[in-house]
Amino acid sequence: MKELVIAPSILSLDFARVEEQLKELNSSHAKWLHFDVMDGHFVPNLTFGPDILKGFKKAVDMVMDVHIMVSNPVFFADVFAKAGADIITFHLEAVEDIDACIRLCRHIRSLGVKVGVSVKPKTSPEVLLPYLQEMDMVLVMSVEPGFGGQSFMEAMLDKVRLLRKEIDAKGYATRIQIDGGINEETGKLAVEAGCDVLVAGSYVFKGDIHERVDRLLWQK
Ligand SMILES: O=C(CO)[C@@H](O)[C@H](O)COP(=O)(O)O
Repeated sequence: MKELVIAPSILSLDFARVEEQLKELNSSHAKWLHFDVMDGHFVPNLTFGPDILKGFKKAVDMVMDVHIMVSNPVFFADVFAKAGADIITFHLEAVEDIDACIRLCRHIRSLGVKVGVSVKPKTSPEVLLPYLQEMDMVLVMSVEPGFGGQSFMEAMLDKVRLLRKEIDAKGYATRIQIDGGINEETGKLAVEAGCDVLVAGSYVFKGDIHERVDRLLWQK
């Protein structure tokens, strides 16, 4: 398993205090910044465009982890790769089938960007198992995508265990990320199940950023 990474989700950032909060994030132990991109169609919410990513990239020295919750992932992947994303995660449910999923993984890698594939709570990741070497990350959603502040779905940890078993058995470098309802307690359960990237929105931003990131990082 790789070193644990904390990826604060900017969905919960206080946009009246952007500069201050970005400075705090940049000097915290969080190495990644998680961008929730929503199109108002794949999910019932609308968020950030590429210019926000470009601006934030100038303000922080962090990995730009872009999660596109969109119905047209090919279009958004190109736009966010051009804007400077380091990793782009799209939804399995947004592509036609597993062949289209693998084609998009290869396309994103061909742009020099790492790729992740995400599954919503009702989707099994089983179809991904034979293709994990095509992905740098699998994102297990532990809430229905769309909004921050929801409760963690503990049943999603079975998906994490399944993925961890396969990744370790094959010796792949694929990371497992979890997103939704992560706090000290749920983060610990997720790490024990095999996650190596924790996305956290409300938990990080509704307290002291440095302290909250450290609590997630060192709760093992
Ligand atoms: O992608 C999403 C929601 O769709 C998440 O990234 C949330 O932003 C996480 O927020 P919390 O559940 O941690 O508040």
